[in-house]
Formats: sequence, structure tokens, C-alpha cells
Amino acid sequence: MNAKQLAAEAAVEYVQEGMKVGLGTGSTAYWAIRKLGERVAEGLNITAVATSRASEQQAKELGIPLVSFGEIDRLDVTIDGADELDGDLQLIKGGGGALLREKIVAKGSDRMIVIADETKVVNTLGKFPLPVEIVPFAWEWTVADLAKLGCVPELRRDGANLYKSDNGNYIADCRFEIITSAPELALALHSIPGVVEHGLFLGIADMAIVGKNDGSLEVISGKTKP
Ligand SMILES: O=C[C@H](O)[C@H](O)[C@H](O)COP(=O)(O)O
Repeated sequence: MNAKQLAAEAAVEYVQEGMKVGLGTGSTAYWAIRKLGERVAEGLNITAVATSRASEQQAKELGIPLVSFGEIDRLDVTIDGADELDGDLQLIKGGGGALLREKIVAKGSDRMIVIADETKVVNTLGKFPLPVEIVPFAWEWTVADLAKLGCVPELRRDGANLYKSDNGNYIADCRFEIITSAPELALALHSIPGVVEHGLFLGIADMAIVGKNDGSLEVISGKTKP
């Protein structure tokens, strides 16, 4: 079993009968959705919402019952991957372009469990270019504002075209190298009008389950949410 699958399957053990579950996005979340599908096939009753079209499609194929956001107020748990995580459970997410839906779903969950292989754990965030979802309108100005924050922003491409998120927005991947204060950066990003959301997840994750290549697991517990 690979390290991502190991972490994902350990996280799925936290899902209990009757729970409302947020399904993350990406190659690690894929394994969690797959395991959940197996448990549903064995008789587990849950309902779920997905954080991307891709995860929605996977859940449908596996027979995981999906509900609309109008039918539920909150979720019990969300299981999702990360591009980077530090010891305080600060995350960079959005490598797969799903950061906005992921943040909405994670913030609406009583518990967010992050799943990752050991390569994602860092001392300081920033090596992975921070994904920032921006509106297409005047994107050139938004990208210029992002650069003023000390990064090198690059608009994500999808072959010959600009990449569009599931929400029809662009993603600027912002290379900072080192993010010295993630909370300050988060505030600065939100002060730019063209920014819809950024991939810094701060004070959102409750625990991380990290799979290692030697087959072991590490659990990182977070601070209690306010
Ligand atoms: O937008 C994508 C998500 O934030 C993913 O959860 C993140 O990029 C990690 O993906 P993966 O598990 O494929 O490394």
C-alpha cells in the first residue's frame, strides 16, 4: 500500500454510521473516497458532499450518496489532502485547483482530517507555490497586486489555455519560497479585490494523518478550534 493510501484509509476509520462527510480532492483524497465507497458497499450509511467535479464523479461511480448543500447545515467530518502542512497544521492547498470548494466544505465541518504522505510535511510553508483563485476580470491587475506581496505569481495553464477552476475562475500559483507569517499573508491576500480565495488553510484542520514509505503512520494533532 502506498503512503497516500495508507493515510487515507486510516482517516476513513473515523467515519461512523450516519455521518455527513466532506470528500476532498486530489490523488490522496482519491484513496479515501475509494475506501469510503467500499464501506458504503458493505452497508455503511453516510451522506456526502464533494469538493470538486472529479470527486463528485468518483463518489457517484462508487455509490456514495451525495446530498446538496441546501439539505444539510454542517458536516461531521471532511477528509482532504494538502500540498504542504506544518507542525501547527497550517496548510497550503489548491494544487488541484479545488481550494475554494475545499475551504467552504472544510469550514463547514466539525472536523477536518488532513491526509498526506510524508513529503508534504514541512517546517515552514512556501516551497510549494501558493494557489490563489482570482476572478478573470482584470486578472492582469490582480496578478500585479499579488507580485507586490513578494511572490512570483504565474497564471496556471491547461495546455494552450488558461486553467479554469470548477467555479470558472483563474488560479495564480504564487511562488514565495518561504512564508514567514501565514496569517499576515492571508489578510493581505484578502485585501486584493480580485482574489476570490487563497490556498492557505489556517486554524481549519484538526488533525493530520501522514503516511510514510516504511508503512508507518504519524498523527499530528492541532490546536482546538476557536
Ligand atoms: O486542489 C487540490 C487540493 O487542495 C488537493 O487536496 C491538494 O492539491 C493535494 O493533492 P494530492 O493529494 O494530489 O497531492
